[in-house]
Formats: sequence, structure tokens, C-alpha cells
Amino acid sequence: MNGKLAIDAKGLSKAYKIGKQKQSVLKDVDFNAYHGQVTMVMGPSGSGKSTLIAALSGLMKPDEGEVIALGESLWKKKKSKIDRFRLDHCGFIFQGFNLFPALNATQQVEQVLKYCKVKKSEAKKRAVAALTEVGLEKRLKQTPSALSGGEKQRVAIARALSKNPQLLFADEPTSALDSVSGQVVIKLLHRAAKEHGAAVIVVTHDPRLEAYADRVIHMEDGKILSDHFVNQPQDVVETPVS
Ligand SMILES: Nc1ncnc2c1ncn2[C@@H]1O[C@H](COP(=O)(O)OP(=O)(O)OP(=O)(O)O)[C@@H](O)[C@H]1O
Repeated sequence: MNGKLAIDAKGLSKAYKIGKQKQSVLKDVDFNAYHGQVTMVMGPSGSGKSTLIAALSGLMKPDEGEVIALGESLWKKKKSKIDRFRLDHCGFIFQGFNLFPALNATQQVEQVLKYCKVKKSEAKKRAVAALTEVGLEKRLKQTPSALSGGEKQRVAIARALSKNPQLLFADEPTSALDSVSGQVVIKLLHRAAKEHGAAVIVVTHDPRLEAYADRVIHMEDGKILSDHFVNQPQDVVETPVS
């Protein structure tokens, strides 16, 4: 599985209307990502990184272009099927953790598995296993208010990993964290790629994360400026950037 194409997008364009003006945010972008790799998307604020992730993950329909995700044309599906695809195959990690304030760490993970129609007893086992994998086996019963920022982000990662997603999207996952917690988080994302075979796509401003990337893509003004493999795997051929 590792080294196989997971997502392949061609000609993505998106413009937002602000009053009567149109702002082009993605301009004919081609993008792909491979199983088992951490692909980092970097670039200045407003360059279109989050919009790209939204188009790749079925959260926001691009005006033009196609996304082939796990061999299926994402935007040709009905909305309900896109939602199902996201639930079944995609994990998300955001800067703000997005945890439910009233639920403890185990319940945060169980909740998502419930939406994925995993049985209650199985969900509990998987939640504990995922939280143990991120080193939170002693914090299973804590609610977010009793957890540090780094621990909250680890709960969010456990929640994403518990579904064993083939596509893992992280948008600025370390920007609210100190450098030690940030490193733990990126190491976990790296492990998700190497051990679970996920295609991990990380949007970040944080240059320290580059050390853990297999590939670094730079965006500017809605376009991809550069795309290079850092640790070139043998069975992947570098794609030229037009
Ligand atoms: N829903 C929206 N409506 C209107 N404009 C939007 C919307 N979402 C994003 N934009 C604009 O599109 C541009 C690109 O936004 P995007 O969030 O994709 O960039 P980014 O590279 O992720 O930026 P940042 O690093 O600051 O998060 C920005 O100018 C932003 O203001």
C-alpha cells in the first residue's frame, strides 16, 4: 500500500465572491499524495492551503477540476455519499482541537466511532487502543479542561486514527502548541503514515515540521510554486510541477 497514489487532483480552481468582486483562491492546481507519506503544504497566509484541503477532502466543492480519492471521483458523488466517504476514510486534525467540552478522552473517540457505526463494545476497545497509541493511557477519563494543549491535540489525533483513515488531513496541527508538544504531534502523524499507510497531508507554517515530511509543497497566490520529495521512496517518481 505504501507508495501507492491515494489522492490525485487535477485542475482545481476556486473563487470566492466578496460583494461584486471575485477572488481566485485556487488557480488550476494539480495535486497528488501517496499512501505512507507525509505531504506538507506550506505557504503564506491566504495562499489557498486550507481551501485546497477542503476541496481534496469533500468539504468544499471546487468550481472546476476533479479529485480522485482512493480511486473514486469525489465530486461526482451525491452529497450524502461524499459525507459517508469522509466518515469512512478521512481523519481531520485542526489547530483548535475541536473536542466536545463535556466528554472525556475516551468518549471523544467513541463518539466518532459511533457515527462510523462501530458497535459500542468495539468502539470502547478501539478508543482505548488509539489513546494508548498516542501515549494518553493514563488520561482516558479526563475532559478537555483537565488536559494540556498537547494532550488535547493527541486526543484529536487518537480520534482521527481510531477510524484507521486512509486519508489524514491536518490543518496547522502544531500552531497552538509549544515545540515539544508540536514534535510529539508531528511524530504521531509521521507514524500514521508509516505504520498505518495513511496519506497524511499537513498544512503548516511551521518550518520545524519539514524534518518529518516526505514531500514539501509550497503554495503562493493559489498556485503550487514548488513540489519536492525530501526522502524519495524508491517506487515513487517525482511529479514535475508546471
Ligand atoms: N468562505 C470564504 N469566503 C470568502 N473568502 C474566503 C473564504 N474562505 C477563504 N477565503 C479567502 O480565500 C483566501 C485563501 O484562504 P485559505 O484559508 O485557503 O488560505 P490559507 O493559505 O489556508 O491561509 P492561512 O494560512 O491564513 O490559513 C483568503 O484570502 C481568504 O480570506
